[in-house]
Amino acid sequence: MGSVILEAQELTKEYRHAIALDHINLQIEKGKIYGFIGRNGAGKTTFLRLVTGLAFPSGGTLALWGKTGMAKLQEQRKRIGCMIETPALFPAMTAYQNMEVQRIQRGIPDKAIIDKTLEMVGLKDTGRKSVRNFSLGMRQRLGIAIALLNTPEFLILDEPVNGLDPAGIVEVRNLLKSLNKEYGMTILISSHILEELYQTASEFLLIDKGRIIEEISEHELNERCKRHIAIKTADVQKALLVLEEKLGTDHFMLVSDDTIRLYDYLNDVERVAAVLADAHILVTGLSISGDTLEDYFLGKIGGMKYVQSPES
Ligand SMILES: Nc1ncnc2c1ncn2[C@@H]1O[C@H](COP(=O)(O)OP(=O)(O)OP(=O)(O)O)[C@@H](O)[C@H]1O
Repeated sequence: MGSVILEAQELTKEYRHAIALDHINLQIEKGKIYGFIGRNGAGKTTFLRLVTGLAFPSGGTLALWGKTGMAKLQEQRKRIGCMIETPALFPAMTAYQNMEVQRIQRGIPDKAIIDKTLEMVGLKDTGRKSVRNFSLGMRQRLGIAIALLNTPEFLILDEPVNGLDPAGIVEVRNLLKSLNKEYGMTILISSHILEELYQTASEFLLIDKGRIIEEISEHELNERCKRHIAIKTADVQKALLVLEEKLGTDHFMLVSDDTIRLYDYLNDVERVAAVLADAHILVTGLSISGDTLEDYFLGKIGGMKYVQSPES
């Protein structure tokens, strides 16, 4: 396991009429890109606000780089860059001028950091162009540049691709990937759309009604969503043997007491049915399934769009 830079234990935030975060437990490891996924109102922003010190927890503990307690957390937060609300940009100013305002406001002495950061986000050559003439993607990259002014090790972005067109999404995605690859920056990005983050993040934290309902890696997510033949039978052990011996495959997974996922023979379901029948195995369901990412996510949170697959 890599080194843990953030750890939440039973972290809770209650408002007068709502529990925004309900005993959250999670860890963020150095050098990874995390997608924080949840519907509107799930608690994403609240969590990010607690991490960045914009709000205080009602219970539980938060540790940053192993440090806890108000004063130590505040010290560690200097190592974090964040863009939680859309950054207030001055439209009549250039990218450089906007950065200069932020640099002064935040008391960062090193002027050279502006050019360096604008270069990192690909805005160094925007010269005298004022922000009002920037595309949304460029504005968002400028917002990220502002979050990078303190050369953070950990970057937190709340819905950074909200409202962007596909080209803008690609711009931001490429930027985040290069920050991660070239500078080893750990990144936490929130979104309500899993598909959108899928190509950026390598780890996914699913949150619903203030609770973490799943932590899943990109690899596991791919496995779960992969197209397969779902075989439902009370006699799974015998069926597994038959698949191995008669079809010569071990590309399957037992997903429950009575369901097997077979990742081979997708174009020859009849053959699968025939060998199972020959072995006198009673099959109660045989179908090709595979979730889209969004189906998978909605399935986890019990969304309306989700159509339950036969095996679940
Ligand atoms: N300042 C507040 N006072 C009272 N309730 C709040 C406050 N901030 C958030 N909440 C409530 O806490 C819950 C979680 O909200 P939060 O903004 O964290 O969700 P979210 O996942 O970020 O959603 P969105 O994508 O819409 O911002 C919601 O029910 C929200 O109404």
